[in-house]
Amino acid sequence: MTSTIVLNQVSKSFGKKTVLNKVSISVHSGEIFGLIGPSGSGKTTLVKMIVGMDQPTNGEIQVLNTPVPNLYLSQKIGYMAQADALYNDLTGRENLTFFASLYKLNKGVQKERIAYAADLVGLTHQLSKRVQNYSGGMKRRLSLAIALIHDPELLILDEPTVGIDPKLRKSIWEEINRLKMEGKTILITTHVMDEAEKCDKLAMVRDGEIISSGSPLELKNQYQISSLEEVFLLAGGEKDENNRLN
Ligand SMILES: Nc1ncnc2c1ncn2[C@@H]1O[C@H](COP(=O)(O)OP(=O)(O)OP(=O)(O)O)[C@@H](O)[C@H]1O
Repeated sequence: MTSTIVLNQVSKSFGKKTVLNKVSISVHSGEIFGLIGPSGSGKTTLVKMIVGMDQPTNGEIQVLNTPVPNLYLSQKIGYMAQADALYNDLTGRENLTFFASLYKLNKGVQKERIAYAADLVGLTHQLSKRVQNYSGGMKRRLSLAIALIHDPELLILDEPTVGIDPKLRKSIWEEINRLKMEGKTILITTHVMDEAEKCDKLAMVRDGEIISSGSPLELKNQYQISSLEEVFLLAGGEKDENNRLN
């Protein structure tokens, strides 16, 4: 099995504060890999380093067998950040066209991809509106459409379905599964446990360390509990003097 993302002993400090400590992960091609863990545990920091927006203090990251950062990789990665990076004065269509042109898609392909991505996120009939008039959920949906615009091999989604209603969330997950069937790799951070349940593999992040990883079933078995919600609560719980979860 080939690995799309490999992190080897990655640490990150901001000043004196260590935010990630010797994190090693392999995400296989065609896998939906979920990062779960309490707020502030380091998930976004990890994701930003994988995308190449930030650099580790120590350790190495490879994406598609290429050391990060690398300009070539930006063509291969679709990234949906937690904070929307959109042009508010432009319409939805203009935003999509702008990002499509960054990837140098030709006009015909651009049109097809914009239609596909807008349809997927349910924005087809809202594309002529300026983004400043979009709701929070619509902005999230547009950000997801932008992440998908260049048909990336690796999709990295930082809490993608916050503010998105259940019907659309369902269709987005159907699409995530379809992309997986095409062999694409998806890395997702989530606080939503029924989404974590849909991942092939999970890594639980706590205080900048991966404290457990495995399939949802493996995690539940490991903690001998029946729901991922409880696994998540344990991850936020206290550790004893041997660094074990209570
Ligand atoms: N640029 C920065 N400078 C200083 N500290 C930072 C910086 N970016 C993140 N941090 C700190 O790193 C820690 C981890 O933050 P991060 O955003 O990665 O957590 P998270 O698990 O993604 O949280 P959430 O689930 O709330 O998004 C936090 O304590 C945060 O304050």
